[in-house]
Amino acid sequence: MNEKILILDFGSQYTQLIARRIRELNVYSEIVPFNKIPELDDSIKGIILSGSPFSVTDANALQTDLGQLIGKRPVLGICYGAQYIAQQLGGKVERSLKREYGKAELSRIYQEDPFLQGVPQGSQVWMSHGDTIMEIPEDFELLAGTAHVDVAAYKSREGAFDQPVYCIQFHPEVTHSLHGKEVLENFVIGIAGCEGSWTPAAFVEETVEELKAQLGGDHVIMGLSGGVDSTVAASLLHEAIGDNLICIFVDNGLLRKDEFEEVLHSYKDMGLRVVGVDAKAQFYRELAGISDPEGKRKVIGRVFIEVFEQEAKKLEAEDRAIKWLGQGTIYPDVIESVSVHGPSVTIKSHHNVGGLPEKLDLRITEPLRMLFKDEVRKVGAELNVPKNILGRHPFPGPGLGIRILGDITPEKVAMLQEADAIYINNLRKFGLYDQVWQAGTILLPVQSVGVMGDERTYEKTVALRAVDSRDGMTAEWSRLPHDFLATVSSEIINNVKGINRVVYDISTKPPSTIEWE
Ligand SMILES: Nc1ncnc2c1ncn2[C@@H]1O[C@H](COP(=O)(O)OP(=O)(O)OP(=O)(O)O)[C@@H](O)[C@H]1O
Ligand SMILES: O=c1[nH]c(=O)c2[nH+]cn([C@@H]3O[C@H](COP(=O)(O)O)[C@@H](O)[C@H]3O)c2[nH]1
Ligand SMILES: NC(=O)CC[C@H](N)C(=O)O
Ligand SMILES: [Mg+2]
Repeated sequence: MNEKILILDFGSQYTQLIARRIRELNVYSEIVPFNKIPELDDSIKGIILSGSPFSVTDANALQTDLGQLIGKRPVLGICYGAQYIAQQLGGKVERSLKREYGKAELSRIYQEDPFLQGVPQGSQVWMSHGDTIMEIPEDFELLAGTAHVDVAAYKSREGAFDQPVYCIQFHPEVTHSLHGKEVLENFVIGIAGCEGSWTPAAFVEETVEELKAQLGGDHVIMGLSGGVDSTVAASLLHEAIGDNLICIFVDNGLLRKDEFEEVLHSYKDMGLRVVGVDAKAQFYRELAGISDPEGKRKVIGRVFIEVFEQEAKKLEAEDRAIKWLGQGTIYPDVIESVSVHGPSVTIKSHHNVGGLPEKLDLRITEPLRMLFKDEVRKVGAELNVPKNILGRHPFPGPGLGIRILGDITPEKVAMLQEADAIYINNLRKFGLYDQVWQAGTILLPVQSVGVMGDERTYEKTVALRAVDSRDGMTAEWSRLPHDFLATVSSEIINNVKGINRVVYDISTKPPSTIEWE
């Protein structure tokens, strides 16, 4: 990595967004906790201090050592970052009555500056603060204000430090700041001097070299799910070490209809060496009679590990010592685990093959751990991963197991697979698949009365779920057209034996969740 911007995270809800906006300028950016400043090597061209839910006036406000930053690299303070710099260097910040939340205008741009190049008088910015910078420190000068606050932007005077310091009260990272992108670009490219050469192609080239150096002639195994993350991670590894990568794709009997064959086929076309394991019977056996959602999740997680162990042993028996486990971990997973916010309660135990390393004594390699999902898709496209895999909706590891409420039987799985295939195929047919973030069908443990061909039926119900979301953390139910729902409903009821009722789930997350279990 020859250039990057470091972002100190003070816990703002927008920190990830700052990183993303900078990466959109083709500059790599990395988030670290506010107090974990790494050694400033040559690759770090500039440093940004994020916003925060804390107030600098709080006794327990988050503190960092500005001495390690200011003068060493160009610094940009955003919101809390700007308030913190003001307060630490001798200015004044107060809890004030002048709260600003929402849109404001930079109606007072006091002077021209490269930092505000391309930002017109009156430019709309997004504010979110209850504290106000009342006085800026000596050695600093004002750049802009709004109707409500005098200090919306300020900077260090020429020569005050070896490197410039810029501070803004508004949030350039949100799209409501109409010239936010220009502001960030002015800082990152103009002031910090980044070139903007970080592209998917450059990422692939660099990562492949790193993986070669890291893995040498070692063998790596990796679980493939047919999902975006594991597939793109596998392609990168394959590019680096070829057939020393051995992928394992498990049919847990809880995949979508025909998914196992179709995905295996795509993998063969990609040249990946994939061991397809039919573990349906093992999963069904272990799941028999279990209805509790967490109980099912735990069993599925455990059996995944057992299947992996069996396969790893077989490979070892063929005299191929496996040293590494590849994983498709992506940046949001990493950020969550080092977040400023404490651990939250467990809503659901998300299955991952993460239990593996301790047991198998493998080292972990995660080539995508610094990328966001959309970046993963771009890297995948660069590596010629087929479109049908890159555009896939997320699908949970426990699969249909958590979409069959109550106990799991092969018959219920078959019934749900049929209904689900009708739903998903119609989403494609109606051109709606790419418009929803995730969709799936849930088999309910409810029977109701119907009438078919003059005969009474007493059969099961499926629920259709479709959501719009950015990252799965929050979700809105998709407003699918009624005509589409009508088609799906009648196709399912007419074709899937055992189902006589279809309902549509209109719950948002929170307070509901996306999956029903
Ligand atoms: N059927 C499976 N066979 C082998 N490994 C699996 C299977 N299902 C899940 N895994 C492993 O569990 C990991 C986590 O699954 P998860 O669904 O979070 O990610 P993904 O499938 O790679 O991507 P996406 O979020 O797009 O679905 C996968 O990366 C993969 O290593
Ligand atoms: O790999 C996974 N293993 C799991 O155990 C798991 N549980 C939920 N999900 C997916 O996570 C997102 C949020 O789901 P929930 O709102 O139901 O928690 C949605 O996209 C869910 O499909 C999982 N993914
Ligand atoms: N968005 C922020 O960084 C807010 C900073 C501080 N909590 C305030 O209310 O002013
Ligand atoms: Mg998946």
